[in-house]
Parts: sequence; structure tokens; C-alpha cells
Amino acid sequence: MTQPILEVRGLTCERGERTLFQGMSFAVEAGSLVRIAGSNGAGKTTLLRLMTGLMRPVEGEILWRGTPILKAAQDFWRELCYIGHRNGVKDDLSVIENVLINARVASLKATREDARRALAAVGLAEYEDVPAGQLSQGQRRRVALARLWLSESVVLWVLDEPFTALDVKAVARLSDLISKHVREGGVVMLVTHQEVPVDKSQLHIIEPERWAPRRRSAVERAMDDAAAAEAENALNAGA
Ligand SMILES: Nc1ncnc2c1ncn2[C@@H]1O[C@H](COP(=O)(O)OP(=O)(O)OP(=O)(O)O)[C@@H](O)[C@H]1O
Repeated sequence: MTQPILEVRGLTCERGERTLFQGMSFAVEAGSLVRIAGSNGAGKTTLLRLMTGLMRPVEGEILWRGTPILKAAQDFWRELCYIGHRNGVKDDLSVIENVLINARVASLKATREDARRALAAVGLAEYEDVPAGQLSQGQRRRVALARLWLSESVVLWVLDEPFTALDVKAVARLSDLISKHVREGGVVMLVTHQEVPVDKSQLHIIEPERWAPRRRSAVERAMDDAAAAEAENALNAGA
């Protein structure tokens, strides 16, 4: 592998009382699609949040271009586009105002024309002036995702279930955009069940469960109990 652009080193994460994963390590180079897979509650969303610096790990670190993200801070965030579960769409603003404000918050330079192009790409050209509160869930998702069409120069895309609530056509368009971003040297890390066509060598599948602390089986627990009982008996016999 050439120099990795993104490296996860010995990441351990706890939520509540539970250790979700420990010692997670992997590295990818520019031009990679990182698919986070696994069962409900495995820690997929949590891993994405760690990736953005919104959450901190108990141990370990994430390096972007060789620098820990929490240290790189602004320099890292300038290269990051994060679209989480929540769409962050403001109901009382029009569709185009939402796109422009999202772009401004992300420090992207976007004119009204750019925003129109992005809306056309997500199939919302005719909704430009409609208050976002009047949209369906799928349409709201599209408003949030329109930012991706303004983020081609942003290297790292971190996307939590971006295909949810989209129709077949929208899924195909987004899937094409993601493949193009990866082909052009971007890194896309996403939680999805959707296949995104990229070269096999560019695809990494990360399953947080692989780093989950091992649960002891019933047999192991019974053996421990038996050993403890034996030790107690020995102590009592000696007393
Ligand atoms: N705010 C919180 N406080 C405590 N525990 C939490 C919190 N949010 C999530 N968790 C727990 O962390 C674990 C991982 O949650 P996470 O949302 O990362 O899983 P996931 O793999 O994305 O799940 P899903 O496929 O259902 O979206 C779950 O067991 C969940 O109960």
C-alpha cells in the first residue's frame, strides 16, 4: 500500500456500560470506499461519529494524512463532508435556502446556480422554492444529500445510510456519484446495505463486531464457576 490517507489505530469505544469494539485498526489510501457493515447496535454509527471527531474514543486514534484528527481539527474538517442520520433540514426554509445554508455551514463556496445544479442532480429542480416542511422523507433526504454535489473537492465523505428513503433512480444517481468520487481519489466511508460499484481493490469492508470483546460462552462460564467452587472448597478444607 502507498502512504495511507486514513488510518485507524487501536480504537476502543464504549457506550454506556458496553465496550463496542476494542483495538480496531485499519488503514486506507486515497481512492477508497470503506463500507461499515454489521448487525443493529454493532457500533456502525458510532464509528462514523468517531471518524468526524464528534465523539472521542476511550483509546486509540484516527489519523488523516498522518496527523491525529483531533489535533488537525480545522484542517481535517475542511476535508470532511459528514451527512448523518438526521437530515438537518430546516422546515421553515425553502429547499434552495436549505442547500445554500448547508453549503455555507460546511464552508463551501456555492452560488445559487450551483445550488440549482445540485437540486437538479437530486431530482428536486421543481421544488426550489417549496418550504422544506412540505417534503416527504425521501425528498428531505435528497435536500441533505444535494450537498454532496457541491462537495466534489472535499476529499472525505462520511455518510450514514445515505440511500435510506431514496427511490430507485435517486439510489442510482447517488451510487454513481460515490463511485466517481472514489475513482477520482476521494475516500467515502459509509454505512449501507447497498452495493456501490467500485473496483475490488478500492473496496474495504469494516465490521466493528470483528473487534468486539469476546463474550464468554456458557461452557466457559460454567467452567469458571466450577473452578471458583473448587478453590472455595480447598480454602474451606484448609481452614
Ligand atoms: N447515546 C447513547 N448512550 C448510550 N449508548 C448508546 C447511545 N447511542 C447508542 N448507544 C448504544 O451503542 C451501541 C451502538 O450504537 P450504534 O448506533 O453505533 O449502532 P449501529 O451499528 O449503527 O446500529 P443500527 O444498525 O441499528 O443503526 C448500541 O448498543 C446502542 O444501544
